Amino acid sequence: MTLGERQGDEKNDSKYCGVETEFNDDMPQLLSVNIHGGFDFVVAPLMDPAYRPSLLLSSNGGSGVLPFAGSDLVLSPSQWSRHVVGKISSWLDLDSEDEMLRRDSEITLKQEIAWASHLSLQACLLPAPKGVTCANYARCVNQILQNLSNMQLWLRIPLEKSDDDDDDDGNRSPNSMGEEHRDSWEMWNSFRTLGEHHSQLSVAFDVLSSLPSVNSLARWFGEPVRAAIINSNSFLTNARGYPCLSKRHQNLVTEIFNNSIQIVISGQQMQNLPTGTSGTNSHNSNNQSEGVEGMQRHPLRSYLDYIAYLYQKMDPLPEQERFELGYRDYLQSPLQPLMDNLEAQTYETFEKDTTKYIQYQRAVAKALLDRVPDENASTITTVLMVVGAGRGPLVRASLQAAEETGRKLRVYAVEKNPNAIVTLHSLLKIEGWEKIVTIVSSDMRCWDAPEKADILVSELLGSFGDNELSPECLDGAQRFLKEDGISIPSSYTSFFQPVTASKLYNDIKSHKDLVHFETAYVVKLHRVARLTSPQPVFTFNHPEDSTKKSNDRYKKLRFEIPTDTGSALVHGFAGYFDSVLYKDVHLGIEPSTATPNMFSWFPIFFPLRTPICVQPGIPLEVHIWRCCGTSKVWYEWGVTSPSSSPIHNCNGRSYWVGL
Ligand SMILES: C[S@@+](CC[C@H](N)C(=O)[O-])C[C@H]1O[C@@H](n2cnc3c(N)ncnc32)[C@H](O)[C@@H]1O
Repeated sequence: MTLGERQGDEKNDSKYCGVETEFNDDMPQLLSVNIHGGFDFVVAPLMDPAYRPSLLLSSNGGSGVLPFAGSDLVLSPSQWSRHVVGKISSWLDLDSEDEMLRRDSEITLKQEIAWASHLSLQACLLPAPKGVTCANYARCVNQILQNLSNMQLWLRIPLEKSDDDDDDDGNRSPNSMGEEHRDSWEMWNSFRTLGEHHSQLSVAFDVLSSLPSVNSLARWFGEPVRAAIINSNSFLTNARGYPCLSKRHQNLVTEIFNNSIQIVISGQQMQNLPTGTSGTNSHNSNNQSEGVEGMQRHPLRSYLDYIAYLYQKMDPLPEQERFELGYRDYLQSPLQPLMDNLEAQTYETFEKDTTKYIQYQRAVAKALLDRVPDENASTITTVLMVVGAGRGPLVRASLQAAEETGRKLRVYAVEKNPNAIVTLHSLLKIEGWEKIVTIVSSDMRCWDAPEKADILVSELLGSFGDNELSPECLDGAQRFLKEDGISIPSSYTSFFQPVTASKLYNDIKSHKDLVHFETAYVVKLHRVARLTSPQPVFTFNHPEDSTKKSNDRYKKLRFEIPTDTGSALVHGFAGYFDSVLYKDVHLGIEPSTATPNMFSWFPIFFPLRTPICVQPGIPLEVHIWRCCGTSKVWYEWGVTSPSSSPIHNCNGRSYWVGL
């Protein structure tokens, strides 16, 4: 039935809500009750829980195999695949000391998954590992994954982390699983590491009544979480007797929706609902909760209604987010606007970003006012050069700034892309700018300017600030900037931030080569966990005191991940930039200061060949170099704490930007 529609987010899987059921050998009946009860799918055992291969063999004299599950014919293939997630028997204990139990578990696991595969189920829910070790379980799952078609395996993990080893009285407090200090993420990390991060292995976490800290929850959103199982006993009861969730649980559910994770409701009906109101839940705006005629209302319906209410309560996706949906977590090679010539489509995308040009216009206006006092406004003509003019939007922004401030301008539009020059010429005619603007078809690094500029305007910035070689280009252009001239931008700084990003890591890994792990990607980060605040890396100032100074850079960064996060896996680093255009006018994508409603830049992602696990309290030390050669510029990066990684992209062997 779906939880509702959210404008612009039609493809979001999280609008489908499931229900965990007990074993029922009448699968059609089970499905009918739950689908009519309002759920989109069931997470149901496929096999009688009493089944044990060893019992079967002994009772059977070791011969033949009895049917261990109902027939595949009881549902249509599409019913199986659309509405059933197989719940693998929860008694399985593949790391048990008891050899018979361990062998029974191995056999059953393989049989159940083979059966689920035969039914073309989309996913199976694997029971949570029972103890502290899970090596044999992980090994068996890994064996299965080697030959599995498209099915996903969801490993069940309770969302549990004790914050301290000791309680207030100094006693070590056992958790729900009877163990002392525990962070269930560690179990997941161990399991998936043993299985080499297989892309078909994901997480279904159990949301319990008490939640770990916000930071500890946040790291899960960089993990491949597919489902969140919320037990009815995690719900509270509102004043009218209906189930509801605590504020923290509500926030978590919103995050779950935003990350396309499906909710599964499990457990028994806990609330004694007020009599006479069984048809409608006070929360539900769509009144979806009407029972189907002649059928009893589903005992978990009021929980489903509440989840639907939370789904429908979310704000619609902003237009920009909707536009960018298709780019989420999609790795793109950064542009090389110096070495390559940009295409019309790329210019068009830039030109739609009005926010960027408004910021430039504000910066130019301020610079003009500083440069020319009011009393000289009608006599002094400011020489402004747009270097890297593209198809002219910065020329337009500069002319508008002149008009707005009443200053006179003479403009040079310098551009090395001959195709953009064609457009510039036609723009000049259309706009009647021929007397004010001179078009120069040249690389700014070798142009012999007829006069010097008061203001040099450029936008040669990449997602990581200097990665499209703005420093090298502007060093070349500085020759024709007056001694006291102004550069817009006047500086830019790159930023680095460690992230968990299992989807990106797996996408890079799928190429099975080194080159992809030593490349930086432009990517609209979505399913990532940002583990701590970004830190500044390299800053470039313009004009630079001495253009002889090298643009090589080296920076060592030390990140402290908040200790209440617990351990976390770092798959790489998100990169951003912030740029001071002029004085207080800035423009950037560093999250804490990002320019609102600007879409010209997605972040950049620097991957690690092997993800690094960072334990609480241990700093993460990263090194990054910007290296300049005669024909290219490149970055090298590596980690030295908590353990050392190789230096990535040595000599720019995999990824570089052409000069
Ligand atoms: C990121 S685009 C910006 C274009 C335009 N200013 C805008 O905002 O749409 C950078 C432009 O600078 C040009 N460019 C890059 N390096 C250059 C150089 N060394 N000399 C002249 N133009 C250059 C590119 O061809 C491209 O048109």
